[in-house]
Amino acid sequence: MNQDELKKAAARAALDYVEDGMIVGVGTGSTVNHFIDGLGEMRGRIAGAVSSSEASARRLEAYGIPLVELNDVTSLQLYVDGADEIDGGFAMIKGGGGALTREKIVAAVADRFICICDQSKLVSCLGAFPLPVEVIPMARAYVERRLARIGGRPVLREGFVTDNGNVILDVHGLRIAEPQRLEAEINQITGVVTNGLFALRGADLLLLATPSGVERRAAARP
Ligand SMILES: O=C(CO)[C@H](O)[C@H](O)COP(=O)(O)O
Repeated sequence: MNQDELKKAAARAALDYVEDGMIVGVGTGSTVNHFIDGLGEMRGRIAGAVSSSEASARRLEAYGIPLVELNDVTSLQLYVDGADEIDGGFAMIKGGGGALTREKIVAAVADRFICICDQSKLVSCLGAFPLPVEVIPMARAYVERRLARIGGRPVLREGFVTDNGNVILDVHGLRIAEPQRLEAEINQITGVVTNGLFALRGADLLLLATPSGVERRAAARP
């Protein structure tokens, strides 16, 4: 099985958790695209979707799935999204697609976060994948200096603007031993909108696709 087939297997497994009449929180990326394709086949059974990006919204719309504004719901049972890296404690690096801020907002509202991944995303220590940080454009140089002070090497994602009109700094060279602490520390820097560490609110369930099948691993925490 190639990587895309594994991504598709993880995404299809997540459909088991979608219930009739549900409003589903939907992430962003190539793995989630397979999930959206599956939702398309269930069209009419779900009430709608809250999207974490313009790209996912367009794909959902193409299937005729009603888009629901996050501000119009008081709760969200389920959020399904991929990750760039996930560790054994289900902390993640996300934002390879640049949608980290909206992803984090939808994930914050959701009762349950299901992470869908192929096996290459599971790591023992986060940080080989550069950590995306969304930054207000006028603060870019200041934030770069602050990120360098904590040991990272920030690189501007050239030619990329987020759905919120901001820039992304991809921070190389971090070996993230304490993801919750680093997530909070980076978010304290003035001008940072948010960073791609999802540790304070990690995943609740990991659907990890391997060549021998999709493993379903629940988070150890309550
Ligand atoms: O965080 C994300 C987008 O902002 C994605 O979940 C992450 O980049 C994984 O993407 P893919 O499923 O294409 O490997």
